[in-house]
Amino acid sequence: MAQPSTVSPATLLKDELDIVIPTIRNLDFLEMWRPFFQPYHLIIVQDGDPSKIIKVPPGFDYELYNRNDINRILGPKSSCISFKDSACRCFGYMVSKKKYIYTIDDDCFVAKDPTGKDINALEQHIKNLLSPSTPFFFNTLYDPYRDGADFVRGYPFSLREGVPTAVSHGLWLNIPDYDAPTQLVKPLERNSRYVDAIMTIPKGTLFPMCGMNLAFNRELIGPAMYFGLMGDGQPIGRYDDMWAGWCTKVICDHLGLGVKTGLPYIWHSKASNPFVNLKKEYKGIYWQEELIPFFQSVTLPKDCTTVQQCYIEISKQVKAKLSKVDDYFNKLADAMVTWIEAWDELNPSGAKSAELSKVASK
Ligand SMILES: O=c1ccn([C@@H]2O[C@H](COP(=O)(O)OP(=O)(O)O[C@H]3O[C@@H](CO)[C@H](O)[C@H]3O)[C@@H](O)[C@H]2O)c(=O)[nH]1
Ligand SMILES: [Mn+2]
Repeated sequence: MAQPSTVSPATLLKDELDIVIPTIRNLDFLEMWRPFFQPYHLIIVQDGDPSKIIKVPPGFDYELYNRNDINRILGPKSSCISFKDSACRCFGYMVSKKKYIYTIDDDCFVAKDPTGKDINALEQHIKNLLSPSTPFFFNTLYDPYRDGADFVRGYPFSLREGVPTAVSHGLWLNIPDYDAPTQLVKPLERNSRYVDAIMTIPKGTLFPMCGMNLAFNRELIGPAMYFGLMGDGQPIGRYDDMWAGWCTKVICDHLGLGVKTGLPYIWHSKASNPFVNLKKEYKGIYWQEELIPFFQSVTLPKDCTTVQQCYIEISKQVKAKLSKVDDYFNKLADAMVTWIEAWDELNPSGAKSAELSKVASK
């Protein structure tokens, strides 16, 4: 029988989780999250003009980094952190020292469940991350570790232990995460469909990971959560989370880690401008037709036993196979290497354990 998820209040992980928020706005949205977020530490990554003052409501414990800080901390390696795109958020993952990250956009508010109760999104993410995933065999009753659910008849007993969950991908009520063409043809579409489900994305299946409402185990998968080169000075924007999701999923599959999607919902309030988005996404919409088959074909050698090793291997394959799509992918492959170097510099203990596991696997 699956163990019911007995995770008690979200504040359990208070000292083990940082909330990362990329922003170009004021952070008034935090007021609504106060009952849930106030016990936690926030890492705010201020994008755009560093001289702009970002107002954080009183009472929150936070550190804030603007572009000058990023340049000062990373020096020449700061070139791997994007500017003028929500991709800048991954700098927050790198400077965090915690085991878990929750990242949320500043136009996302507390959603209500069908009974009208406020949804504590963070608590649900924590439950997702602390219970196993089932990537090797699909459970038709969705997440078997939830209260009131279990493995269905015919589910192999040998697989019922599951694997550690690395990523919890939450969804959105109100404004869905659509690309610009879909936004343009359905400007009034709003998501009001609350689906009370969490499922593991099967091994070998890629998915479009959205960074709006996302949690992950930084110790298990942190170095793969690079949001790429996007925005200012780049031929593409708004594919930051997609890129991270494809790399992450391939690595999770290789390392035997799980990715869950479904609950929790947040309320996404603002539709970004679809015409502006179209300009940013234009190349990505073409390129994704080649990028997805590329990621579907990536194989990682057995001796890649750490996230860093897997990530460097993917960067080599990006260079070898995607540079024919556009020279941008040469630059991106180099930035992937820089990201890992910067990650290891700021997280020397993680780099050390990666080294040790390399030695152990020889
Ligand atoms: O140049 C920028 C633009 C925005 N941000 C911050 O990033 C998040 C998301 O921005 P926004 O709400 O304007 O955009 P959406 O289209 O709704 O977001 C979706 O697109 C993503 C991919 O890029 C994103 O994560 C998706 O969820 C806000 O917090 C902005 O303040 C920024 O830092 N720099
Ligand atoms: Mn938004």
